[in-house]
Amino acid sequence: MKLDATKYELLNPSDDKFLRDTILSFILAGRDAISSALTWFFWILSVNPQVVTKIRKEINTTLPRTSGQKRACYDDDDSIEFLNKLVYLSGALYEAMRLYPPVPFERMSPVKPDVLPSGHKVDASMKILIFLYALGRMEAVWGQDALEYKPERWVSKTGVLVEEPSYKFFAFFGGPRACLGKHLAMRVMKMVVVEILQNYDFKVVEGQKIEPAPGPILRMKHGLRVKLTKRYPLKEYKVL
Ligand code: HEM
Repeated sequence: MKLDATKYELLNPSDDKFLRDTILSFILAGRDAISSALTWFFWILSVNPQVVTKIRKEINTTLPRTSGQKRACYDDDDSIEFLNKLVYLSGALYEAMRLYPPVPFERMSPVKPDVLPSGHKVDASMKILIFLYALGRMEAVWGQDALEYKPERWVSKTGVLVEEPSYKFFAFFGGPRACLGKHLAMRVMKMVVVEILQNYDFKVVEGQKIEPAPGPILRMKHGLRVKLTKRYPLKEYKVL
């Protein structure tokens, strides 16, 4: 990995702890948040099969697949462009994270006494909890259909992805401490979804209890068991 250490030098660190902690936070943030997002996403897809059909249609019209075609490696400009064109899939992922934000709450403290837009006075000693899970479900913010899963709300009339302000769609947080990995996370999740939906049919194993586990990451308490079935005979693939 090529690392630009110019700014790191400015911090004049006495040891490499800062760099170690930063790399660790990247690994943890990437792994845990993405796995939470994808687990809820695939569960939502299982109860919204019409969304799966639309995602597959978008993938196939954006990058039609023919028998024996080379599989994407996702390491070139064409692949990145292909992922960027998947507007409906982006909306479907955003919509899942609106209802099931991988980081379900945040804690903040004001640096000095302040007044919130709601009129509440806050002291510097106060800790303010922000419930992203509740925010994503508020009718006042998202409209009367706030509890419904509708990827379409993220697609404009002209077919462009609606980028809601970060303080409204809070899953990646907002302001100077917002998630640094948002675009990487979206890209990784789209790659995973494309590969799974193109190659497999999936069915959630029946009789499971689906409930969130309270914690800093919104995990599924009992995990999610699914059954995958290959969609095409193996001989149709040329795996690189
Ligand atoms: C679905 C995936 C992800 C979600 C929902 C997510 C969400 C968030 C949220 C809510 C925060 C603010 C946390 C806080 O301040 O308490 C955050 C911070 C951060 N995220 Fe992510 N994240 C995701 C993936 C990633 C990935 C893949 C990376 C990098 C590889 C990453 C790197 C970071 C870093 C470095 C911060 C700290 C930023 C700072 O404090 O200045 N995240 N993320």
